[in-house]
Amino acid sequence: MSAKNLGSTHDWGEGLRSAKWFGADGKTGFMHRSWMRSEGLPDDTFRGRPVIGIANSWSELTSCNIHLRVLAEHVKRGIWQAGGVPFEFPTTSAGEPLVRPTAMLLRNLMAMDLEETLRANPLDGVVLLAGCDKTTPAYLMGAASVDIPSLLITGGPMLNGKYRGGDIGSGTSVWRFTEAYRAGQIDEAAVTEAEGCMARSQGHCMTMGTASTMACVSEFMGMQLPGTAALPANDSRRSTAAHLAGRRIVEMVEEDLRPSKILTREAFENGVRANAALGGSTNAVIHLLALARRVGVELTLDDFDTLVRDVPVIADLMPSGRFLMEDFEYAGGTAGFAETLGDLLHRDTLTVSGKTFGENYAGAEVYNPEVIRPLDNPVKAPGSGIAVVRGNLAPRGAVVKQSAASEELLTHTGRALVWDTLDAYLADADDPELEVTADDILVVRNVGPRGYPGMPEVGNLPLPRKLLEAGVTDMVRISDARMSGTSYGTVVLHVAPEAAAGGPLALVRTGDTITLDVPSRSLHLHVDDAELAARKTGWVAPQVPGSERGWTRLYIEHVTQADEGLDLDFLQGSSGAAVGPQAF
Ligand SMILES: CC[C@@](C)(O)[C@@H](O)C(=O)O
Repeated sequence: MSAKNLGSTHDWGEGLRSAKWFGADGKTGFMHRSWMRSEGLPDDTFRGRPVIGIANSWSELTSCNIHLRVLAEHVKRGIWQAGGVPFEFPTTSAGEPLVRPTAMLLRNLMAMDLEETLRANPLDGVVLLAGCDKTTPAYLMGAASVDIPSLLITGGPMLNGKYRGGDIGSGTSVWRFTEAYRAGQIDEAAVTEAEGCMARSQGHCMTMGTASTMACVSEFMGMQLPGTAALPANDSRRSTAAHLAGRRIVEMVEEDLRPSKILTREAFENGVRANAALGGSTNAVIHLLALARRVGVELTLDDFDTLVRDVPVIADLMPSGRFLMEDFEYAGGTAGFAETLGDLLHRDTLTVSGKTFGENYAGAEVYNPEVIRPLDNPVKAPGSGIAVVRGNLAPRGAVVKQSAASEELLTHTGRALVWDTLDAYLADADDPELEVTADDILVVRNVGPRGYPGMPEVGNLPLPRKLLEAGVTDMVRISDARMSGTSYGTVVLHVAPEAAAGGPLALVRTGDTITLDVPSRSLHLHVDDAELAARKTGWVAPQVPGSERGWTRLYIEHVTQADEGLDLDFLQGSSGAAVGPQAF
């Protein structure tokens, strides 16, 4: 398609979406072209060159993404070099450590922001710059619902935390330091010192938390260039990767290589199985379930259990292991890891490099088998990944991260101690008079998608102080919340339906007996159906703070449950890139 322009003939680029803008006739074309000249672009800039957006989630409020502002410059160099035209644009961002009540409340807003910006503008392709937990899935979801050629670059992990001669890791060491402080084992000065030692460079968490999990998993699903997800943020090879990504996206436009061609069922199976082998975050369950529904791929909660029964944990990384992302990268990184898994992953899936998964990693080596373990010497045996438990307490399922739990608590019967809110639990947790033993089961509810709202990462409830002081390090905890990818403990998460939606979790009472039996995948409340039905008659949905108006109201009215990925019901699916002509 070549649009003839007012009084002249130019080739605006066969099939380029942007040509509908810049190749348009009459005043429409004049308007679109002329205003771009104010950015100093010569008149022939848009003739046949792919126009590439650079979606940037940098923000000084998202500390883990702040360096993306500079990384975008490297992407631009590659785009110009390959004959494209780059346009960088900001979107909503969401930094896990700061955003309240939880960054999860903004993931869908960010995805919607990106989707609408992509569709509304003359873009033939997009490079997605993300990093912190929610920013990566948000961008993949938004791009999937427009389906123009899209290439993700995550910002890379921080350098290892260094504290008094040893390594400390984001999140994981926070829980250790704060529990040690609450148990009176260390003083305030030590905690303050650790705060400075943990986050000592640009980049996202360098444990196998949610950010590193989503970075690696999105690479293994084909949306990032091979061998890039684990490159430290400050490593110049990441700048080179950004430059190469700029070049590659221009080729992807010419090849019409769109997310729908890459995010297939097999790609999701690779993501789910790679997550298990990484000892990755339970939050990947929520994000991949949501992403699958954007591209129309069948993916269920049970897949995260049944698909990983033969997959061992081979990445020896915190919280399930000992090392951090720098160690992982220098041990061989995502390439060495992928090659080690061999046929446990689909090797014929297409990726943004234009090559298949297998071609991307063929011959990659592992330089430190302590960190990236061989299959015959795993960190955790096959089947120690995510377990999906069901029963009368969680009819639509709940998840347990076995690789981060205490073996002896995976089968446990105990007395339930129940709190309706997180604040109520936290107020009691430090009470020396709290009547609790290590065999009890802590239940906190109304911390789910609607209840909190936003399903915060609070499922790894801090243990009661008196038990901590007695040396207790783990006990069974149940909630309709999420947990940090960097957390550990025998924690039952994502109980669905959530309490605030009237799920059975809303009906549990202190003193009831609960049995968690992970080997047989069951979570049972020893209360009969008649009694539960009687309790339900008295149940009233909790009043959720801020639900009267605004985004929070829209969110609560449309958010789906944990076994569907917490997307908004009207955002699921894709509407493609078509957009009406601009009416001047
Ligand atoms: C505080 C933020 C973390 C570390 O919990 C989150 O990034 C995660 O990995 O889930």
